[in-house]
Amino acid sequence: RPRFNPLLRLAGPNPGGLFKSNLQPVMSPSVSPRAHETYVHHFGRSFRIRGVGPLDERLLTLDPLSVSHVLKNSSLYEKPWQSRALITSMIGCGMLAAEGQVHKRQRRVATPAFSIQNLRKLVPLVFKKGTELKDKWTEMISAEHLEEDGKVIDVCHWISRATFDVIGVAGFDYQFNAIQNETNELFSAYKDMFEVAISQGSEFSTILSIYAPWWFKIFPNNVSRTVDRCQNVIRKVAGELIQDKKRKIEEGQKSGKPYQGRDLLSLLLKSNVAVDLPEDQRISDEDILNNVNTFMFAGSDTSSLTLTWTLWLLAENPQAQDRLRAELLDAFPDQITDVSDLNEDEIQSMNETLSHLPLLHNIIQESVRLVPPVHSSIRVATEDDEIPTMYPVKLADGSTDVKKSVSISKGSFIHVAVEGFNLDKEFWGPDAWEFNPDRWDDLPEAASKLPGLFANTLTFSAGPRSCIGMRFSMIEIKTFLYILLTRFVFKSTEDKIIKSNVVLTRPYIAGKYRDGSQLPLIVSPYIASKH
Ligand code: HEM
Repeated sequence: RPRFNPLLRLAGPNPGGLFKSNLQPVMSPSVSPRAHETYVHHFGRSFRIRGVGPLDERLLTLDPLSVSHVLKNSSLYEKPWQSRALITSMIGCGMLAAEGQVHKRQRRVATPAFSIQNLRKLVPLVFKKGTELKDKWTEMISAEHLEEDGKVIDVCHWISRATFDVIGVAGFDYQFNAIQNETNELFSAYKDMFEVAISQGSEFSTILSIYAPWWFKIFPNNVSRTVDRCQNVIRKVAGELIQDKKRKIEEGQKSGKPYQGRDLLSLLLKSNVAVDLPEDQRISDEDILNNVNTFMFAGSDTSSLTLTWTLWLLAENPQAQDRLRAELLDAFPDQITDVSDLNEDEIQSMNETLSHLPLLHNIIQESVRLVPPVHSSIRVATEDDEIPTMYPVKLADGSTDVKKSVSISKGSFIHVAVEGFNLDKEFWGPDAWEFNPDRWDDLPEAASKLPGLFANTLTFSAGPRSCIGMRFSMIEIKTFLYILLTRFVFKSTEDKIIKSNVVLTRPYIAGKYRDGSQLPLIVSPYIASKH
């Protein structure tokens, strides 16, 4: 009943026509920082935007109290069924798409796998993959004798291959070998399917696949055929892996020699058969497979883009790059030869040191604040509610609401502006849009009170649906930065890099959007005597 939608009372930008929308300016990272700033200036921190179609009035809130309320009350504010249906149609109903009891059960079974103790055991695997990437780049540079000038490398492409490898071994003890070549059957299946997920097919077919998925069963198109083919491969290969692991765990239980698998899949399976877990809290093999797919989907591109954007920020800010390299070299003066020579204890101690390096941490905090891979998220109210506000709420008639809340009716969407929060000058200071890792040594009080799982940013979201893989990605990012920055120097090319939100915030070369996401940097070996 749109006439009674309380959001219509709120001030907000004019969409410019009955079938027009306000989504583009708030979702496109090339304009969204300015759009958020302008809207807050005119309409306050809680305002109405038009989504898809004239009946879809949404709340966009940049009020910390309201966002905290929405993200913490995850049963009152769920993910909309439309986005869950789209995710489920690709990777099944794992943790990213599930709601209610199903989600609670899955999250409970998966949580032990992401404990600090368990993640530490994955460190050597991450080191191995980082070293393999470093060797590959060294080989590529020396094959063309480009040690002096440096070689232009699309770091986005290569880091994506490496993070796929990491999640393969760390996620389910499987070697994609993607750094070496891209021919593995399972790797291709995941890659092709995720490419379909981010390919911008026609809006009409996306809407059809959400509202009438049966249509593509009767009239398959290229996308639905690719998804079917990939799902068959994944079900066969990953399904066999799951059965194999289950057998090993059962044999271990019988023989009294517990299976020592340290990958996330083994830990998930072990946690699922733990004696203290009630029978009705266990999850099915299908759910296990869906969550392996979910870790692949949620854990590879996000980490790879964070690493890619961090290298770009360091290339654009050579002083920060030099300072970080100096910190890393200082921390390990003896161990700079080759991490593949180290034993597991030495690698663990290195990881411990890495996790406490102040500038490394500041740079990562600054990078994920400035370019969050998940640009924004969405929730739907499952009940009528009053969302508490900290800031005055401006109404469409120009007045200010006297009550300190926004009324929302069941079924309305709330747009969670992840990047909007991270770049808000009122909280972070006038240089909020700039790269300044030193800000973290003296954070404005307003920023230090913002909600967020990591560093008062919404990059990993907040509340019960926040990112379960945050610590995993920190290990991966810090390890890779150590290995790559102590071996290479990164410089920008002449190309202008732009950000585009294609499911995640990805880099493109201005004017070459059709060539796909890429980020070329000039990479040359680091030679201590030259620097
Ligand atoms: C820099 C890297 C990463 C970023 C920025 C990131 C960000 C996020 C965000 C924003 C969400 C919430 C999504 C929403 O509300 O719609 C999320 C959820 C999730 N992430 Fe991550 N993520 C990262 C790495 C990882 C990794 C490495 C894994 C797994 C190995 C992972 C697994 C998940 C899962 C399973 C969820 C769903 C949690 C739930 O709903 O209970 N993520 N992530």
